[in-house]
Amino acid sequence: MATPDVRPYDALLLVSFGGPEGPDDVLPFLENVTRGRGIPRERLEEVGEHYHLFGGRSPINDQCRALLAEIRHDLEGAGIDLPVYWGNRNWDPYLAGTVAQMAEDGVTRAACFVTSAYSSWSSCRQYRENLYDALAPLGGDAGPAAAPLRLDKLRHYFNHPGFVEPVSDAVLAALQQLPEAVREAARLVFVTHSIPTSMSATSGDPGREWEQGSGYVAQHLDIARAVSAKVAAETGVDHRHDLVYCSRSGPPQVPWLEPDVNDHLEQLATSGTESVVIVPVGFVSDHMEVVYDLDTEALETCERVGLPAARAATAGTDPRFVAMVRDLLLERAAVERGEEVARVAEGEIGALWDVCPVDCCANPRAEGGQRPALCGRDA
Ligand SMILES: CC1=C(CCC(=O)O)c2cc3nc(cc4[nH]c(cc5[nH]c(cc1n2)c(C)c5CCC(=O)O)c(CCC(=O)O)c4C)C(CCC(=O)O)=C3C
Ligand SMILES: [Fe+2]
Repeated sequence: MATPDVRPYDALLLVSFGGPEGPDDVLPFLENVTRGRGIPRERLEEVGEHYHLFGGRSPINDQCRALLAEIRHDLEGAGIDLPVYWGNRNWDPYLAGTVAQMAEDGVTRAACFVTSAYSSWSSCRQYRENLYDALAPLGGDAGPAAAPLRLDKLRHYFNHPGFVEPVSDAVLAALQQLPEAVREAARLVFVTHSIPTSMSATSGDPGREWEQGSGYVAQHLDIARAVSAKVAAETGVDHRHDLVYCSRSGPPQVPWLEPDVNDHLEQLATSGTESVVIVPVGFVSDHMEVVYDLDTEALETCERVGLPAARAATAGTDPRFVAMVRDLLLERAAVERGEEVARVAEGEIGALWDVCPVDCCANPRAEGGQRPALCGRDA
């Protein structure tokens, strides 16, 4: 078999959120995340406690290290000799340091894989701003265009089979964990990170008519239906499903996406639902939101209201998810060489853009215009 062609890329960059690695890191990490956001002090202290319950260490960095190792292994197995770098928004290794190192190593063009699958300012455009901030200093006064390397963000993958299939299999496995007597009646409760409704309204391509007026919500609804259909095809049972939200933050007077997962679980118990599978479809691995907000808090809620529950695994380092990174890299490389490519996608929305449209995922709180960002038509 011929070696896959990765030209014009000479590196891959894993872009993630970052998290504290020990108790002393928790406060500075939270300050990094929330600088200038008007998050109430009490909320920060509360979230700090979640981290301290786990020894002050977020699971996210180790999950990135594991994913990095698997990506390298997978590329090597496919005969692709490509350096793989890692940089975060909020914690060491910071993107700025990593991108400077890449330039020093002679990288000229890198494909960026972000550990966030959906559109919104928090989950897409803010990462593009972070890439700009990391690259801009290397171009001096002339800005990022004069930098010795170029960064391209790989397309959204919430609907790529490499993500949808592991999630569907995880739901099937979680169903098996429920007592047999209540299994058939199980409701699939898909959960993602809540965001302010103002941010939801600007998510995705503003030129497109998104279900419920939100790219973020529409993309989650699409994959929730695709996963539910796969589960039904496998089990012969058409489980009902919902999309709900966790990890609400911000001041109480600012509206965020609802319902909250805990309120929803209580409501389900009250209205006679016999069991649930909690599906953290908004997260690619077991982040703090999953191990605290779902495994600790939401499962406690289920316990309290007597609702049998199982939590479906996240994609993590599932070989199909790891292979998806390679697939997205090769697909984009072919696009950049001007070749025709097949762009796989499940659900109804279809494969999304390579380069974000103008005003995509605008920050609703930006004063005096959007911050500069890479990887968009307006870049
Ligand atoms: C959409 C979205 C994702 C998914 C996309 C993606 O993955 O990027 C995500 C991921 C994550 N969020 C994380 C942690 C935090 N997020 C916070 C705050 C916020 N998140 C928001 C949104 C999102 N966040 C928003 C709108 C805020 C309010 C601040 C603001 O308006 O901009 C805060 C501050 C405390 C608080 O306010 O709760 C923390 C500590 C971690 C690390 C977890 C770990 O350690 O394992 C991860 C992966
Ligand atoms: Fe967050």
